[in-house]
Amino acid sequence: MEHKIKNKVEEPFSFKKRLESFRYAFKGFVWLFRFEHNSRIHLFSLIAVTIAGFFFQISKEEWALLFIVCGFVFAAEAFNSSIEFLADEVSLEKRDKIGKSKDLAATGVLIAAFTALIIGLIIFVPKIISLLN
Ligand SMILES: Nc1ncnc2c1ncn2[C@@H]1O[C@H](COP(=O)(O)OP(=O)(O)OP(=O)(O)O)[C@@H](O)[C@H]1O
Repeated sequence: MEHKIKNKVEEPFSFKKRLESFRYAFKGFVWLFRFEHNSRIHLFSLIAVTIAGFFFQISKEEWALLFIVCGFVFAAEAFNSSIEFLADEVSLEKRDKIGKSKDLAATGVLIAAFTALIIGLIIFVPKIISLLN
């Protein structure tokens, strides 16, 4: 194991290896939407928000803010799933620290989703109100 870590440090830069990393990351992307049903809800929200963005012709800054928070939600969801897989590999028995670890990972997703919701409300609520008036 130590030998493997040492080799990784001394490994020369390789474009082929970097491309391979992209391939693994893309595999993770597929897992995310296949097994994490929350991600499908987030994807649906992203599509809805994008349509709303075009409809209300939001500014460049508002687009940037929206994509930052949406990216944050998907990244949190990916880390959450990763922790869940790893925790289940360690033990499927009820264990206090595994429970805490999973709860914290889920809290991370909740924080990201709540932040995205607040940003969405700040951007769209005034536009919806002025449309209705
Ligand atoms: N091995 C365990 N030991 C103790 N508590 C656990 C364990 N596995 C799950 N839990 C508890 O059950 C909760 C749900 O865990 P689970 O792995 O089923 O996630 P999930 O329902 O798939 O979550 P999500 O819907 O976010 O994907 C955890 O947050 C934790 O509180």
